[in-house]
Amino acid sequence: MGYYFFIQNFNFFICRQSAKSLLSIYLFLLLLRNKIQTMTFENTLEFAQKLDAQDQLNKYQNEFIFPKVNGKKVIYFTGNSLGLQPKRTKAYIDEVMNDWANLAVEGHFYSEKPWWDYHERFANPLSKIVGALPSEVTVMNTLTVNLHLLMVSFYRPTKTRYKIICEEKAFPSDQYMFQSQVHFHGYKPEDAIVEIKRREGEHNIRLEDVLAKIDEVGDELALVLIGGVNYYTGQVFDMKTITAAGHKAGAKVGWDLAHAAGNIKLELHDWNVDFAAWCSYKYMNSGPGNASGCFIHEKHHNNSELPRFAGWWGHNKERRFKMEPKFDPIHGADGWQISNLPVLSLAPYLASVEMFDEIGMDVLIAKRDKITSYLEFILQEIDKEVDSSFEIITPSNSAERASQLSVLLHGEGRSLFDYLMKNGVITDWREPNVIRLAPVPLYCSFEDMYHFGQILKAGIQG
Ligand SMILES: Cc1ncc(COP(=O)(O)O)c(C=O)c1O
Ligand SMILES: Nc1c(O)cccc1C(=O)C[C@H](N)C(=O)O
Repeated sequence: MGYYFFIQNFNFFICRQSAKSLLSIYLFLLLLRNKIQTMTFENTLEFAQKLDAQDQLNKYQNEFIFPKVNGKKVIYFTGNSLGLQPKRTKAYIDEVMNDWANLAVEGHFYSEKPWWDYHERFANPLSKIVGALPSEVTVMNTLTVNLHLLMVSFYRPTKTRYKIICEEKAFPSDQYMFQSQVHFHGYKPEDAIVEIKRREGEHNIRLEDVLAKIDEVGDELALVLIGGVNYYTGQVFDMKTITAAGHKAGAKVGWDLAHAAGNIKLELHDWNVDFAAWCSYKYMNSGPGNASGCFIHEKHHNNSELPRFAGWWGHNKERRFKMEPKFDPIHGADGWQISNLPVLSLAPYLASVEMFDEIGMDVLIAKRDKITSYLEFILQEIDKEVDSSFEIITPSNSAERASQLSVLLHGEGRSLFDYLMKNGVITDWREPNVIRLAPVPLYCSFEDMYHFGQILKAGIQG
């Protein structure tokens, strides 16, 4: 932290110097930074505790409920699959339960937080999390359902322009979605779905290959739809550049942000993204299978030509209860709503977005980078100590990764994963042999990283 602060102030000072000396000083500082980063980390309990003492998010650990193994709270690395339960969530659910008990149907309009417009409380905090205007975000349904609904509006294939570009080994739900969408429109998946491949021997997809593929498909390209953060490797895509390239080819561009929302800095409005959707149960800690969020760029809000599947919750809210026959959509992302909302599901999601709003993405991201680098360092140290054979397949470059390191096990395999689970380290296993570790900045500590290293070492040494 102290180091980053120093760099920022130093930049301010040197902006008055000549360009040449500025460049050489900057290069020197970059070299120094790499040296300091590797030199500053130590694989000791005292050092990890020192980092925790400096961490302004440290107190948030106490805001979460951790499962226990052998009476000890677990080291939780699977916030990229299901985030932990925030203690404050229960009060949000109880509030709805009490209003339901005390007011029954009257709760729609007369509870403390009326249910009929409960979702509107998300617009401000959620728009800050994803870098949008408040009118560009809404909450509804679940992730794959929303991506389908958004494809109704934004995948409009024609005889000549019908192809979808996605990443190789996209999350399976996305693959099934693409296949069913192209079938629905009368095309063949093997023709209409174009995957961007990894190069032989490489674990991640190169930006240049994404751009080349967009260029190659060119006039046939209807839609680019990629996971902003790949679920398997944790690779973060350059959404701004890819979105611009998709538009240049005449296509629409959408993003599956399941592993991105609440994890990385998003600027969906400024990047000119057409649409996006995410789930709230991973980094946003809203509970199993819970509601999704959607982004629809403002430029599409007044396009009456855009098809959509409609329902009464997307209808002009002043006139909704007049029960008129003609659909008059709300201008903005709320116009894509269909059903009245499951308020009991939204309650934990609201607890979560309010917590994010309290903290802010910048603070979260600063800790995320530090704790992910510390975990990487610990893994490298253990690798040296035990001479094992595992490999971090997540990009090492900080612009291309966030809160996940995926570790490819060349030797130990599933028995190591089982050992970790038995010893209170919750990770997940993804076939054929990857363990994913997400040191979520809200509730993971540097001390957790140290203890994890020790448990890992014992597990490998047998
Ligand atoms: C990248 C990605 N897309 C889609 C999904 C599916 O989400 P849901 O089951 O909420 O539709 C997930 C996670 O389950 C995911 O990680
Ligand atoms: N939602 C899940 C579930 O109900 C069971 C098991 C896993 C999940 C997940 O969300 C998995 C997650 N999308 C992944 O990245 O693998």
